[in-house]
Order: sequence, then C-alpha cells, then structure tokens
Amino acid sequence: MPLIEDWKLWFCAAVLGVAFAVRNLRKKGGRKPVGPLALPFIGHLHLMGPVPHRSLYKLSQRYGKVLLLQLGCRPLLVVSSASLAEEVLKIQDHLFAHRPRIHFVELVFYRSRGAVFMELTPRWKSLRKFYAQHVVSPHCIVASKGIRHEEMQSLLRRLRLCTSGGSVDLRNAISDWMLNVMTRVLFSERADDRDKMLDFPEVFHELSDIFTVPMLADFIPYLGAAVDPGGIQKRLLREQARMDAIMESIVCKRLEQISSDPSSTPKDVLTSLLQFEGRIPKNDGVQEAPNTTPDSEGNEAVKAVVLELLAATTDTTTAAVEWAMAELLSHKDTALEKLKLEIEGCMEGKETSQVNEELLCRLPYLEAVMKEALRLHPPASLLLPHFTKEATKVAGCTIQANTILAVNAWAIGRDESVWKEANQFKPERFLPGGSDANISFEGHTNFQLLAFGKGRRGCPGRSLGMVMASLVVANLVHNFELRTSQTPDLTEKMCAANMLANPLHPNLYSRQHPCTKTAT
Ligand code: HEM
Repeated sequence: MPLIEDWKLWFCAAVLGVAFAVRNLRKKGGRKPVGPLALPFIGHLHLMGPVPHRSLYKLSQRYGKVLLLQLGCRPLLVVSSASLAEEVLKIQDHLFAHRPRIHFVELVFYRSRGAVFMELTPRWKSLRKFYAQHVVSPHCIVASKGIRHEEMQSLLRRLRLCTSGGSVDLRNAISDWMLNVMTRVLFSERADDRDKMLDFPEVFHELSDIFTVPMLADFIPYLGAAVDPGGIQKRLLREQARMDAIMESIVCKRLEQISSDPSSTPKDVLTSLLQFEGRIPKNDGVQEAPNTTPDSEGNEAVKAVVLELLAATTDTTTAAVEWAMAELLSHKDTALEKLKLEIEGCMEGKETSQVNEELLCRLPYLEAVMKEALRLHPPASLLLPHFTKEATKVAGCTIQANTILAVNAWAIGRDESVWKEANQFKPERFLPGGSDANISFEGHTNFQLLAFGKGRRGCPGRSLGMVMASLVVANLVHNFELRTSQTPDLTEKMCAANMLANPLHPNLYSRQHPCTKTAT
C-alpha cells in the first residue's frame, strides 16, 4: 500500500512538474520561428545567395514572414510583412534601433563615428539633429538648389555630346552628377576636380564595390582574422588608406583656410561640422556635439560624417533614378508618354528646356513614377541592419539579445495581400482616386512602403533624395529620346545598393520642343 501511494505521489509530482516547466517555458521563452536547417559553423550563410532580398523572400514564403536565421555566429531576424515591420520599427523601435558592428564600417567610417552605424547614444541624437538643421532642412535644400541647377546644366551638356544616336552609360553619368552635387554641398569642391580631389571618384567606387562583399570577419570572427579569401581585406585596407588621405587633405585645407583667411571660408556643411565638433569656434547657429572630439583623435569624426553622407546619398539616389528610367523605358507607350506630356505641359512657354526644381511640385505623375519605382525596387532592399541588445519577442517568437534585424522592404513592397497587381509598374495607383492614393513615405503609418525606412532610424535625407532623383528623371525624359534595342533587362544585382545587373546603355537623341532654347 505505501508503495502504491508512493508511486501515485511520484506520478502526480512528475505531471505537475512537466506542466509547470511547459508553462514557464511558454511564459519566458515563447516559441522559436521555424526555419531551414543550419549547417555547422556557417549556419545559413550559404542560403543568402547573390541577391539576398530574393533568397530571403523565397525562404519567407516557405517558412513564414518571421524568420530566424544564423549567419555564422550571428543570429538574424528577418521580417517580411508590413504588420511585422510596424512591430519592429514602431512598437519595438526603442529595442531594434541599434546597429550591429560591421567590420567594413568600423574601418572605413572611423569606428562607426558617423550617425548611420552609431548605436543609439546622445551623440547619435545630436548628429541627427545636426543633419536635420544643416544638411536636409527645407532651408538647406533651397539653399543648395543653385548647385544642382549648375550641375544639371553640365550633365545635359555632357549628354548632348552623345545625341547623334551614340549610346551612353547612364549609371556613370547619373552617379557622377550625384557625387559632384554632394561634394559641392558638403565641402564646396567638385568630385571630379583632379587637382584637389585626386582619385576620389575611383576610390569611392572601389569602396562601394568592396562593401558588397560579405566579410568573413563579421560572421566567423575566429576564421576571419586568419583567412582573407580573394584578398578582400587587403584591398579594403589599401582603399581605406587612400580615402583617408583624400579626406584628411580636404579637412586640413579647410582648417588652414579658416585660420589664414576666415572671411573667405565657404558657408557649407564642412564648416558647420567643424564648429559642431568643436574644431573651430562655433557661431550662433551651430550647437556643439555633447562629447566633442578630443584633439588627439584629429579629424576623424569630421571625416566619418562627410564620407557617410556621400555614401548614404550617391548609390541610393543613383539607383532610384536608374530603376525609374528602366521602368519608364519598359513602359514607353504608357507611363513614359504620360510623363513626357505632363512635363511638356509645365514647360510650355519656358525659355529653356532645362526642368528646374521649382516645377517638381507641379508634376504629380512624376512623383507617382518615383514612388512606384521605389516600391518595386527599394535601393536599400533590406534597409540597413538594425540590432537589438536585449531579448524580446516578435509575433510571439523569442528573439535573443544581440540579434540583427533585416526588414525585407523589397518583399513588403510586392506583397500581394497589401498591393493590387503587386508586381506591375502602375504609377497611377498613387494618383488621386488610385488604389493607394493615400500611401506615402512620410509619417508613422504605411509600413508597406519602406524605401526610406521608418522610425528612429528612418532616412533623414528622404526629401533631398526625392528632389535629386526626380530632377534627374524629369530632365532626362524632357530633353532626350532614349532608345534601347530591347526592353530593359530588370535583373537585379546587389552592389552598394540594389541596382540593375545590366546597366542601361540607351541611344540618345535630342528632343526638340517648340519655343524653347536648349539649356546652355
Ligand atoms: C533615394 C535616395 C535614398 C534612399 C532610397 C535612402 C534610403 C535609406 C534607408 C533605407 C535608410 C535606412 C533606414 C533603416 O535602417 O531603417 C537610410 C538611412 C540613412 N540615410 Fe538615406 N536614402 C536616400 C537618400 C539619402 C540622402 C540624400 C541622405 C543625405 C542626407 C541620406 C542620409 C541617410 C542617413 C544619415 C541615414 C542613417 C540614419 C540613421 O541610422 O540614423 N539618405 N536611407
């Protein structure tokens, strides 16, 4: 009898124990997202493929819109729906708004001293404030209009040299324009001024190229220190040293100029930045950074910010233009014709064929074209990597501390449960009366349209990026007949941004407009 009672007692205790453990597990841990099997050491690295947003999209179709992968030693959470994007970029933004440390960024951007890859610190906050006041405010955008106008004149001149039907490397031409505009806005020099800027464009493009190569040191650190496949680390160190020398000379020349002849100092972003970093006395408009750089660290913080603004702007905006042009050339008889007519209507009676920035607000179809191109082809297709230092739950799944977050903006932009004819290029959807007339990049809603991200880490340069990209598209469409022998190949390639694998090389012909002179 005592034996039986003992047995019953043990049985009850065991059942209670298991129930208690399961309840605790649920309470503490929740479930884990289902995902593919991980390989030893590399985890799921081999599944990322050459175009990661497409590989992750396929995985999400099989395993669900919340995926947990292992890239070497680093856990990666991937979300692929607008509602999940809202959960991580709005509801849990305070947790996921950090950035992971990345080998390339640590080296090229001086231990992540710019805002883009900085953790959420008071310095990040004050840098964002600096950008908002001195780089991308409506006042700054208007103030730098003249630079974009002059550079557009020279781009149009350059392209007109090819208008006897010669083919032109459109990406090169656009990216040179972006770089020249931004270097002039930032530090008043043209990027292609060889005397002052040396090999800047070449080194800049080399570094953009290296950025796309996954670094072993990021995922398998113990191997990464010893092995350098393809000599990529060596190449990175060489190009970083070249870029550092160019940046150092720009900053040093400016400091010399300020000390020898303060009255001739350009009022550009570099001057405000030197004040912000406490390198020169501040004037009334500039607030100093909270932890102003000690002199021992020289000009590093300044160089990091200048370089990151060039990197954040050039490839993304160039990609936006290239995708818009590729889609327009794929829809010649519809979208392209409609856009030509809209611009012609606005340009009627104008003396020149150069479309100026003030006209952009009168071109709603152009805005719809740019939105549609960015919906289908967001240049940062997975945004930039976010990072949580704390454990949390997303959609009921346990996410451990130190997990990287990727938001698949590309997949969300094509989600058929949210967008009508999701894979079709239909700018009309964004026009008044269209199915998505109220969807915009701004604000804390519309997580289905994510080309600029959302939340704390959302892109501060959205308005400037849209102005620059729209201006180039409007001028290309209005001034030239662009012909391609075949419909453009829309295959993608991951470069520093999501780009066309085969850049456009259209044949150019001048378009003649009655009553207008060509821009000089
Ligand atoms: C069409 C052009 C552009 C696109 C598509 C774009 C897109 C993006 C995206 C997706 C992010 C990351 C958002 C996230 O991680 O959640 C970002 C961040 C950023 N962008 Fe842009 N961008 C563009 C133009 C610009 C311009 C012109 C500037 C110049 C000021 C700029 C400055 C930045 C900065 C500083 C960040 C980092 C913000 C932070 O981490 O706090 N971007 N951009």
